[in-house]
This record gives sequence, structure tokens and C-alpha cells, in this order.
Amino acid sequence: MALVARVRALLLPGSRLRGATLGRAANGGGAGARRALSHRVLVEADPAAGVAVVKFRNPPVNSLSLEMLTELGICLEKLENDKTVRGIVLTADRPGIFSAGLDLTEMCGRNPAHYAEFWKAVQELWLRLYQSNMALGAAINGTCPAGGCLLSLTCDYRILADNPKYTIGLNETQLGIFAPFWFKDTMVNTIGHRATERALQLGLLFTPAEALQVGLVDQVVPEDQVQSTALSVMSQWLAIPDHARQLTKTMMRKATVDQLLKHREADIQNFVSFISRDSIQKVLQVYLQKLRKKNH
Ligand SMILES: CCCCC/C=C\C/C=C\CCC/C=C/C(=O)SCCNC(=O)CCNC(=O)[C@H](O)C(C)(C)COP(=O)(O)OP(=O)(O)OC[C@H]1O[C@@H](n2cnc3c(N)ncnc32)[C@H](O)[C@@H]1OP(=O)(O)O
Repeated sequence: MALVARVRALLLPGSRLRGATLGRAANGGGAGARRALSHRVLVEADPAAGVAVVKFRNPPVNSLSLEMLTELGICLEKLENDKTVRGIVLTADRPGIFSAGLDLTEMCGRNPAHYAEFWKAVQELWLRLYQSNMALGAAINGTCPAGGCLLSLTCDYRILADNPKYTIGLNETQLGIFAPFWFKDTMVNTIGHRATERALQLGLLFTPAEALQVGLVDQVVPEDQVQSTALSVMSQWLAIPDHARQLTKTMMRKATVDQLLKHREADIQNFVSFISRDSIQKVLQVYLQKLRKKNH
């Protein structure tokens, strides 16, 4: 059975995320707040506010492995079907690393079928987030490179913790790979063409001050206020009638979404043949070894 189907089977039947019946929170949250948990994602829902906080908990670095992409996708699907939820805030369960981006071990030393399955899952999560009818906010409480940055860019707004260690950007070229067209389009839609061209060619990771200046994030706040600020900004988004906000969002994002939908299969094939090249495998392995050497 493909991994997506396996995780789905694991999560759906007896899952604590099943249906709309999330458990009541043991602590924290408003009256009636509910808490649910899959292996890698914690959901804290506050039906009174109409908001769910989705927390990444995939140690050590919240990398987007196939399992993580799948679990996150299933959680989002459930929340989208929950009539009490109108907005979602994405954040890391533990401050320090929002997400280290795509899991490099999924792109190294595997076979073409695995690369295709992985890339399809990346596309699916992006499509789910970028087309979501929910208002989406990112409470970025840690470093946020590459795929982590992409996740935050799918949201309607971004709040970043004021810590110079928490850099954000699409740094793919620094690894010797590059951001595909729909990563690029998502950034262009946020900060414009020229700033994206510079950021992507140089693989820039922006400090909070730089990210604010270029418009990659909307607000930089003290570290202990990231989630509360994201929730308070969410109340502004939810003050707008849903249908009007959703139609506007669709109008703004449709052309970008359509590009990927139109070229989805070709994009998978391009990824597989690019990532399978010996030269690309070599640079990824060297990069991973460098990361690992730090710790051994
Ligand atoms: C011609 C047609 C072409 C068509 C083209 C189509 C597609 C284009 C091709 C490819 C597109 C790919 C797009 C890729 C997107 C990505 O997201 S790539 C991932 C980029 N991420 C990074 O560069 C971040 C790397 N990590 C770090 O910089 C640091 O780990 C950190 C996040 C700053 C955290 O630092 P620290 O707290 O010090 O933790 P460690 O560095 O010690 O890491 C702990 C362990 O975690 C492992 N790890 C870190 N990041 C990743 C990762 N992304 N994936 C997998 N594993 C990761 C690290 O190796 C450590 O492991 P050990 O415990 O030492 O074994």
C-alpha cells in the first residue's frame, strides 16, 4: 500500500482526529477548547473563536517528510470539513525551528518511484494550503528555510518571532538545487518579481528585520507574543464575511494554482529526473553530511 494510503488508514478509523470530535483540552484555550493529536501534528481548536492552531511536532527539526506531509494534509482536510473552524494558525509545537523544509533524506538515495510519491505529496499539501477556504496565519516561532518558508507563504499572513537566529527564505540555490516554478510564484505573489529574483538566485535567508522590510512577513514581534499576535490578527480576517474573503482569495490565487494544476504531471517527471541526476545526488549528500557532522 502506498504510504499516503497507509497513514490515512492509520489516522482515520480510530483516530483521535476522527470526524469533528476533537477531545476537550486538558488545559489552556478558551471554554470548550479541544485538543487532538496525530503523531506529528497537534491541533488545538477553539470553536468559540472559530480557530484551530496546528502545531508541528516532527523532531528534531520539523522536516517535511512524506509522513509529515501526509499527516498534515489529513489534519487540514479534517479541519476544513469542521464547520466550527474558519481559521487556522500554523506554528511549531516547540519554539526554535518552524520547519527545516523538505526532508532531505526523502530526496537522497531513493528510487524514482519514491521521488515521484514524495513530490506528489509536496504538491498536494501546497494545493490544499494555497487554495484553502480558511483564513490561514503563520506564527513563525523558529527558523524557516526552503519548504518551511513555502508553508508560511501559503498563508494569508505571517508573524515572525524577533530572534536573529530565526531566518526565513527559499535558500535552495545554496544547496545546489533550485526552487521550482510554483515555489517561485508563491514568493512573487508575496514580495514581487525583483525581490524574488534576488532572493532566489542568492538563496537568501532573511533575518526578521530584513524579512519585514522586504514584505516576506507582515509583523515581527517578541518571541513570547507570536501565537497571541497571530490569533489576534486572525480575528481581523474572520471579521470579514467568509464568502467575500474566500472569493477574493480565489481570485488572487487562481492563476498561480492553475499553472501547477496544468503542469502537475510534467512537474513530477521534471523533479524525478532532476533529483535522480548523479551530480544532484552528490550535492545533496554532501549537504546532509555537513549537517550531520556538526553533531558527531
Ligand atoms: C530542469 C527541470 C527541473 C525541474 C525542477 C523541479 C524541482 C526542483 C528540484 C528540487 C526542489 C527541491 C526543493 C527543496 C526544498 C527544501 O525544503 S530542501 C531543505 C532545505 N533545508 C535546509 O537547508 C535546512 C537544513 N537544516 C538546517 O539548516 C539546520 O538543521 C536547522 C534547521 C537550522 C536546525 O539547526 P540545529 O538545531 O543545529 O539542528 P541540526 O542541524 O543539528 O539538525 C538536527 C538533525 O536534523 C537533520 N536535518 C536538518 N535539516 C534537515 C532536513 N531538511 N531534512 C532532513 N534532515 C534534516 C540534521 O542532519 C541532523 O541530523 P543528525 O541528528 O545529525 O543525524
